[in-house]
Amino acid sequence: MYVKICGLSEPEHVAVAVEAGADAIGFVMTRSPRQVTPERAAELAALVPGHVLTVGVFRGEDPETVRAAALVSGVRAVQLHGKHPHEDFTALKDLGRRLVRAVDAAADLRCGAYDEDLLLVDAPHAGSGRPWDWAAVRGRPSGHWMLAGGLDPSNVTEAIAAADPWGVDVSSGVETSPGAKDSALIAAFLTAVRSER
Ligand SMILES: O=C(O)c1ccccc1N[C@@H]1O[C@H](COP(=O)(O)O)[C@@H](O)[C@H]1O
Repeated sequence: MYVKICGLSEPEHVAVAVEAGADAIGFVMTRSPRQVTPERAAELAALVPGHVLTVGVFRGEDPETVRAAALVSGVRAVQLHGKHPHEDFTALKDLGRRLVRAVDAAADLRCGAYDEDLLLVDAPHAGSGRPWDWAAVRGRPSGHWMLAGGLDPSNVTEAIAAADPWGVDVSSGVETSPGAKDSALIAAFLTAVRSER
């Protein structure tokens, strides 16, 4: 099970996520309680070993804004939320970063339909921490797809059983309040997922 821990803004939480075995770490570079500048994301990304994917998270920005932030921060993947047309993904193909298409369950759930490398199926309001009907997408997405939206250490095994994803992604569920990550919750989330295997 692939695990992404998202919305990190402090070095200590990056270190905990890496130590606990995260496969990917996300830095939110769009309006959010978790927002970091591309420069701050670069400082944090520099702490991440090469086997862990660094992901820049965006919502609704145009491809040139995403490109500029990706180049400054040095993230190795970009995750686009919002109603991006196929052309936005095509425009970012030459960036040399992995592309993550983040959608809700009403979207086209074929991974690769927009030339993306990974699909993320999330709640309608990304980053809200609200659980949704994960079972409703079971068997619908194809390819490499991550489940997100309201996951936390206490419900992630239930969510995996319900939706059968290739990976999981969490932000609010490893926080004590919006934007305040908690080391023990990050470690507990990874322990819960790894014990599920
Ligand atoms: O985390 C945010 O604030 C955010 C803002 C804008 C777009 C995406 C955002 N986060 C993504 O939401 C899910 C996690 O949601 P949850 O908080 O665990 O319910 C994850 O994909 C984040 O990358």
